Amino acid sequence: MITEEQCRRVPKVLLHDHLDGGLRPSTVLDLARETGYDALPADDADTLATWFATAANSGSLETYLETFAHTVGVMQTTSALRRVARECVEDLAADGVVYAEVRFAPELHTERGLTLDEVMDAVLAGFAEGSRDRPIVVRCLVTAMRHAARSREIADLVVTYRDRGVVGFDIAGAEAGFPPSRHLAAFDYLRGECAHFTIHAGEAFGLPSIHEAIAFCGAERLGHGVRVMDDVTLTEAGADLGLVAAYVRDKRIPLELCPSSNVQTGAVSSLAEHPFDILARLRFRVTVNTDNRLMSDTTMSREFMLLHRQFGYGWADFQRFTVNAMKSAFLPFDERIALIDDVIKPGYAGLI
Ligand SMILES: O=c1[nH]cnc2c1ncn2[C@@H]1O[C@H](CO)[C@@H](O)[C@H]1O
Ligand SMILES: [Zn+2]
Repeated sequence: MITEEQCRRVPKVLLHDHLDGGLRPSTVLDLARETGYDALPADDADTLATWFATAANSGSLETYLETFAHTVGVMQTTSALRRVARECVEDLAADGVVYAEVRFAPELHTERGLTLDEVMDAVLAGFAEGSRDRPIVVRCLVTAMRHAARSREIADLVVTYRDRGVVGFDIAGAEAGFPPSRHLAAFDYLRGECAHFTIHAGEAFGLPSIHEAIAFCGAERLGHGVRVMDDVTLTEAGADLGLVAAYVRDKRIPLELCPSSNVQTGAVSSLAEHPFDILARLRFRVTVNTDNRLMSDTTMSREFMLLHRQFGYGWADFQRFTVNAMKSAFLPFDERIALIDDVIKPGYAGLI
């Protein structure tokens, strides 16, 4: 029997976590007060936490995303951005996360006149502050919103800030109607610059989105990618993989699976129905992620615990998922290996 406290103590790697989806409820309240944001749906931390979790639990990605109006709404000043970024690292470190890539969309934080550079500098300063003297390495992914038309400009930030903690690019937001190929200019540019990117695909829309993301755009990882299952037929003998699913597995394309979020947005109907275990058994490169800790009322340890209860995973499985994630990180190879050998493996050694 594994406990959540034990899950907290083992080293974990987080590749898919949104900065604006992980605020502490009390911080949302403080920042609303400080910045004069007056549209919050609650005025105490517990009610607000419940509101986020309930409203996000909608069965639709579009409705789920509406809740971000309130977090983005209070993240419009440099001090707010810096505080949210610092607290994000503090919370991840306290949860036993040893490496995290945290993403956010700079274009959403310019409503009150901040420039994209001011937004970047504030968030990166917050990450640096939070990481100081804590056993965690944090890097940043810059996200462009898929319904907007600024991805090429946002991609510039990835290159400009690559030596200051930014390791990659992503597109997020409503998926249906906004295929990855709309942002081809950004992806072409980034490939030319030898920069890394992941794409949210195969969450609210199926295989065509995954196909475009990897075959046309060149995504190195898939944000969720859970609907790759649409291309897997289970048989008596095992499974038949279609072209796309086979390509994802053959190329070892990491799936940034987010179990709780996937249930909330209706990407899967329940945790029991989540294909995590099937994909893991078929040896896809599965990783465990939080997506939005506030909206899903979750942490990495809680996601581990949920998977343990649902699928019976033990420490050897969790080490494998963690090493999968570390291998898939956009950090330089030597730093990935060092974290695997010096931090992750020793952290599980006594347990397996
Ligand atoms: O699971 C998701 N799928 C698609 N978009 C998302 C998801 N979670 C968050 N965002 C979107 O990404 C933006 C930048 O962090 C958030 O503001 C939200 O609109
Ligand atoms: Zn996401």
